[in-house]
Amino acid sequence: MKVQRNQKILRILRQNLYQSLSLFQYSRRAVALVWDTSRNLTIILASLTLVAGLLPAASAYAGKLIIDGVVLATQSGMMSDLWRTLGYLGLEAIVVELLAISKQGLSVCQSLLRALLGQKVSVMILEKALSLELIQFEDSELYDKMSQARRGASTRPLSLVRRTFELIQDLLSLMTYSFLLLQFSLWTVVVLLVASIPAFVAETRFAGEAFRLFCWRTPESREQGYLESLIVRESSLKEVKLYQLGSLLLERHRSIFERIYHEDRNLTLSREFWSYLMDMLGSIAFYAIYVWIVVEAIAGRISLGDMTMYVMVFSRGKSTFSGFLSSIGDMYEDNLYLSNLYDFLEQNTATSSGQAVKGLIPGDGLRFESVWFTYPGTSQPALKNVSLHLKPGEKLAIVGENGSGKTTLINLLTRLYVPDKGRVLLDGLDLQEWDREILSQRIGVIFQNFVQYQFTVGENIGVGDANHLNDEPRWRKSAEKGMALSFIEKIPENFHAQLGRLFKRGRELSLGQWQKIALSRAFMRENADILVLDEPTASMDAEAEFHIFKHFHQVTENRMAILISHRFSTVRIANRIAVLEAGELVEQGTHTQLLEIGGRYARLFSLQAEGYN
Ligand SMILES: Nc1ncnc2c1ncn2[C@@H]1O[C@H](COP(=O)(O)OP(=O)(O)OP(=O)(O)O)[C@@H](O)[C@H]1O
Repeated sequence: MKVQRNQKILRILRQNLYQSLSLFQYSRRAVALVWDTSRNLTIILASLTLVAGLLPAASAYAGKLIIDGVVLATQSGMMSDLWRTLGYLGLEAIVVELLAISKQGLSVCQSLLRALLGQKVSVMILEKALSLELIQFEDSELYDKMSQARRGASTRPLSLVRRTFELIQDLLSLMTYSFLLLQFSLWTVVVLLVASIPAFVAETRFAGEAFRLFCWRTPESREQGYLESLIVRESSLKEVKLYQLGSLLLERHRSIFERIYHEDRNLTLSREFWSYLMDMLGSIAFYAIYVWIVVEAIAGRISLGDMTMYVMVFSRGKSTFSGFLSSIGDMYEDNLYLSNLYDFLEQNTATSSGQAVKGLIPGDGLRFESVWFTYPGTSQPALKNVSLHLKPGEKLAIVGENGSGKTTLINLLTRLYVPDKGRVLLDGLDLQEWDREILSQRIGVIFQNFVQYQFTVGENIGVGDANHLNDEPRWRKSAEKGMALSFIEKIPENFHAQLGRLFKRGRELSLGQWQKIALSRAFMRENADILVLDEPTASMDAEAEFHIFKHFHQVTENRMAILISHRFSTVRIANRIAVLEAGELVEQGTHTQLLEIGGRYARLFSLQAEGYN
């Protein structure tokens, strides 16, 4: 019965210890990461750590030599003993100075590595984010992992470096202390190790708990971050003030904090309680050995110098040991952070890009073949069995109520998403098989929610083709086609004016002016033979819109154009109009044909016409 119980206790202890140790599996990667960041700094850091770890024991030993020397010199009264003792003193002074230098050096190396490592990890995360498919961002778990990785990017790797080396330093000191203590008794070392195990297990467990809390809370932290941005960002502040939402948002922010704080407080209290208990256990063991040393010295079995050294080694050992434990706890958290970081970095990039640079049937244009698509996490398909054919040079307009699937069609055409069923073909070849770069060069697009970059005017147009980001003549040509040139020329620094308020001397544009910039952006890709315009003129004044559509065929030349608009005056310039309803293509034809059918389009058209009367 007793044997069984002992075996059970041993098993639990083993499991706990194994669990704690297994969580250090990322330490190797951490060291590799530091090594990759800067080999020289890592070598210097490792050498200084070695020196700083070994010197404390050396200084304790020098202390012993000094005391024994003093005792001997007072007894013998010889000058040679006095000089030898003074020599030991000089030795100790050198050791202490070396220790100070190595600590200073360590701090310099850590600061430099910290900066380099923070930057490296941030770039790794951002590069990975760029390689992910848009659809992967709809997975909230992945999004949370990325947020956690980003949140810790500037602090975690930094503390990881510091703590890893502190740990090694403490370990070295403890080993050298143990070596000195071994001369007294093996038992002192055994007690030191055994007394440390419960504290080690408790420390790693609580650190694990803290990290799990940190992971669970990512959605809450994200919500808090969002609420903060609503209050401080200029774009939302206006509405927040007018609707007097400030106190409501602040209250939400506060209630999230209170929930988090409650959990934190409980964890902190139990963590501190247990670590105090474990620390006390260590203290009892330490003091038992302390008593033993004193008794041995009084009995004359060890010298006064030995006693001083052992006592000093013990007291330093005790504080080093506490430092060692807290480093383990913190390092454990850093390692867990790293495990999360690598989880994110090793995420599969969903679809592989094809290699094709031309289609199977050049000049076939664009085809949707029985395309179905449902957004992840939703049950209703956004597109149902859509088939369309757009020949080179043709202009297609897509109309339909809000939520009927127009933008989704564009998302599939631009390969931001992949159809669940059916295919989208360009020149007879599935978009998946096209080389991504070649495909994107063939499509110029203005999204409904285009980005207002806080760059210069020219760059805001230039981003339409990153290969010509700073190509001023091309900015000008594109701006002319997008109807932006006339207002840009009225701005004092015209194409070089900074936009947005984030930077000094940045100017703000009106929504219609921004839209003209976005439209010009779509014209940057001179080789693009597909032009996608999602609500391109929604915010433009009547004159600008009139001019754009008057010259529409001219500026789109022999390109295919897909135009999404709720304005029927705009839509009628297209060769063909497709009507979407709840994800289905219900009608197709020219403006006149669709009016003659007297179906959905005709009804919407007459409704809008009535509205203008
Ligand atoms: N990222 C998304 N995740 C889940 N569902 C989405 C997403 N984007 C759109 N939807 C849903 O898909 C359907 C089609 O949306 P889509 O944006 O294509 O409509 P739309 O015709 O462009 O509308 P609007 O005229 O308002 O721009 C809608 O029911 C919408 O709620």
